[in-house]
Amino acid sequence: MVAVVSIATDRLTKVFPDGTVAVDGVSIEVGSGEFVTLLGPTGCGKSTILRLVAGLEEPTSGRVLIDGEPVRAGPGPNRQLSMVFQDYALYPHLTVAENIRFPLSLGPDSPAAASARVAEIADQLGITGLLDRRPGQLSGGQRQRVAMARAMAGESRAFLLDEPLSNVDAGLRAELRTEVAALARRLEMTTLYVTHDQVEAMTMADRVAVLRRGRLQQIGPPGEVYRDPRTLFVAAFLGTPRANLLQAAIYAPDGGVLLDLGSQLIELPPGDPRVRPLRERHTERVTCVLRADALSPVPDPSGPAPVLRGVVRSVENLGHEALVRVTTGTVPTPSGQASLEQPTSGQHLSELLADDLPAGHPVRDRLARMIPHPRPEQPPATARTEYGFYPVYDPELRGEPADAGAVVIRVPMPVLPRVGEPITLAVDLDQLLLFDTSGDRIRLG
Ligand SMILES: Nc1ncnc2c1ncn2[C@@H]1O[C@H](COP(=O)(O)OP(=O)(O)OP(=O)(O)O)[C@@H](O)[C@H]1O
Repeated sequence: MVAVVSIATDRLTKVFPDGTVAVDGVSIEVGSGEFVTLLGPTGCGKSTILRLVAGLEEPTSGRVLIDGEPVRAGPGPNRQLSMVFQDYALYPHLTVAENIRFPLSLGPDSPAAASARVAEIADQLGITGLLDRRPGQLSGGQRQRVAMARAMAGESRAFLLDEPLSNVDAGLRAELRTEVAALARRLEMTTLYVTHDQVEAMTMADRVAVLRRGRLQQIGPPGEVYRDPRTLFVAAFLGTPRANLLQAAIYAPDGGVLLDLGSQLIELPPGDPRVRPLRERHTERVTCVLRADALSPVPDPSGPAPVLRGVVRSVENLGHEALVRVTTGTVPTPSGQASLEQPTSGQHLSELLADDLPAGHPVRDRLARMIPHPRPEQPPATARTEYGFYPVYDPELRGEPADAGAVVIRVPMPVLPRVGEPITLAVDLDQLLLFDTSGDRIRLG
C-alpha cells in the first residue's frame, strides 16, 4: 500500500511572462486520500494549478505544501506525485509492460520485484492481457488504463490527473470515470483531478473546486456546491439543464416583498422568513436563479405558491422526462462572461426613479439609455412596470435566440404539455436563489 499524502496550495499565484494571470491566489487543501476535482471553463487555470503542484511550473507567489511542508523549487519526482496527462504520454516504442515498468526502472527495485509489481498493477487494472502490446495497438480506454497503471507503478503518493478521459468516447468515459474514482478510493490515493466536464467533476469527487479566471469561486462537496452556490457564476455553471437566470428588482411595499421580473411578479407574503433580509434591498436589482426543478406546472393557479405564467415554446422529449421551454416574458441575466465579471453599477433604482418625471429630464434620459430593448420581434411589455423595474437588455443577449427569456422546466412523462399551450408554473420558494449585481449570493435566512 502506498503512503498517502495531503496536498495544499496556499495563495498560489501564477503570472506568465506575457502578463497572463493564470492562477490568482488559490488556496485549496486536499486531505490524505481525498478526491478533489478542479472544475471550470477553458482557460480558468486548472491545468496550471496541477502543473504548479507537480512542480512543472514555478509559482509567481504562494506555496505548494505536501503533508504540510512547503515544497522546494524543482521538478516533480521529489514530490512523489504522479501525473497523468490528457494525451497519456505513453512511450510508443515500448510495450505496455515496459511502459508500466518505466518509473520502477528509476527506483531501487530489483528486476524481479519490478516485474512482480507490474503484474500486480496490471491485474488490478484488468490489463494483464495487453502487456505485450504497444500503445498504438490499444483503444483510447485501454491507453488510459495503462497511463493510470504507470502512474501507480512509481513511488507516487498522489495522483494528479489532467482531463485523463477527454480523449475517450462518451460511453466509455462514463465507465472509466466510475473505474478511476473507485480505483483511487480503493488505493486511498490522494487525487487532484482536472476537468471541464461537470458530470465528471460532480460524480467522481469528494469535493469540487469551481474556478473562474484563475480564482477559486467555491469548494465543497458536490451536493453543497450545487444546492448552495456562493456566486452567480457557480449557480449558472453547474446543473443541466442550465439554471434559469432572470433579471429582477426587489420591491418592498408594506409587509411583503415583490420580486419584479418585468412582466411578472413573484410575491413573498409578509410572514415569509425570506422577507426580512430582502426588505432592506428595496428597489435593488438582482438575479433570480430558478433551476428547472424549482418550477413545476400546476393546473390550478389559485394555490398559495407564487406562479409564473407563460406559453409552451418547445418540448424536448428525453424519454423518461421532457425539457419544456416556456416563454414567460421575463428578461434573462446574460450568463456570459461580461455580465458576471463586470457588474452593473449597482445603483439603486430608487436613486434613478422618480414618479412622473418630465420628458427630457436627465434621469429619464438615463433610464432610456438603460433600455436599449431593440427586439422588434418581441417588444418588451416591460419598459416600465407597475413597480418601476426596467430590465436591461444586455448587448450580450443579442446573439441569443428570441426566446432567451424563456424558462426551462422538467416535466415527467407521459403528461406532456403541447407547444403553444398556456401554462402556469408554481415557484418553489425554497429553491429560489438570489444574487446581487456583483454576482454574490443574497442569503435569505
Ligand atoms: N505558458 C503560458 N504562457 C502564457 N499563458 C499561458 C501559458 N500556459 C497557460 N497560459 C494561459 O493561462 C490561462 C490558464 O491556462 P490553463 O491551461 O491552466 O487553463 P485550463 O483551465 O486548464 O484550460 P483548459 O480546460 O482549456 O485546459 C489561460 O489563459 C492560458 O492561455
